[in-house]
Amino acid sequence: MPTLVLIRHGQSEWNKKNRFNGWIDTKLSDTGKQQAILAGQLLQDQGLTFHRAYSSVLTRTIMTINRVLETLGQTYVPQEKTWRLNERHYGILQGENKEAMRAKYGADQVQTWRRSYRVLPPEVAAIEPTVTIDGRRYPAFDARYQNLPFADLPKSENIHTTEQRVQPFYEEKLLSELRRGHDVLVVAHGTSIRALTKLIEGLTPEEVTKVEIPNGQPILYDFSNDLTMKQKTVLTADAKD
Ligand SMILES: O=C(O)[C@H](O)COP(=O)(O)O
Repeated sequence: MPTLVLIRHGQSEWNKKNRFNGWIDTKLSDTGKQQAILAGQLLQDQGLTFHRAYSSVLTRTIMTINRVLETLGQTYVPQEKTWRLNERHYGILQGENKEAMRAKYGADQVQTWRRSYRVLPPEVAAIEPTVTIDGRRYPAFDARYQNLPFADLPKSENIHTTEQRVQPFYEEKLLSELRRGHDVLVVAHGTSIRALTKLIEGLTPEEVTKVEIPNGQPILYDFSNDLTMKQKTVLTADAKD
C-alpha cells in the first residue's frame, strides 16, 4: 500500500521577514533548517522507505528535501526537481512586505490576492532575469527554466493556474509512482501543495481556498492499491512528545 508524504519547505528568509516569495529564489532561515530536520525526525518513526523524491527547482524546497532525506538516512533516493512544483508566481507582490501591501491596497484586497481561486495578483510588467531588492540580487528566471518557452513563464498566478501546471506532474509522475506501490516524498510550497491537496482529495475551488499548509509539517496520505485514499495524517512535534 503506497504512502505519499507532502511537506511544505521550512521557513524561508522571506517568510521570516513577512515578505512574499513566489518564484523568487530565497533560502531557508535558521528556523527553516531546524524545521526540515524535525520533519525528517517525525518521519523516522513511520518506517517509510521512499522510492522517489520530488521538489520544486527553488532553493528553499531543495534545502528542505536534502535535510529530510539526510535525517532519514535516505540520501540515495532518486530525486527529481521540477518547476511544476514551484510556488505560485505572486506578480507585483513578490519581494514586498505583506503588512506594507495591506496598508497600500487594503487587507481584503491582499487576502483576495493570496487566497482567491481565480483572482490573479497584478502581473509584473516585464519579465526580468533578476530582481534587485534592498540592494541584493535575486534570480527571477534563470538557467533552471531554459527548457521552458519564455512565453510560458508566468507574470502572476492564482491557485487555479498553479493547479493547471501541477496537474501534469500529478498525473504523469506522482500517480504512476503510487500505482506501482511506491512510497513518494514531495517537498513543495503552500500553493503547489494546495493544488495537490485539491487533486488528491477532490476538493472544490471554494474548499481549497481554506487549506493552510504550515512550514515543515509532514502530511501523510495512505492509499490502498487501487489508489483509494485510506487515511490522511499530519505529523506534528506535539504528537511526537
Ligand atoms: O510565496 C510566499 O511568500 C509564500 O508561499 C507565502 O505566501 P502566503 O502567505 O500568501 O501563503
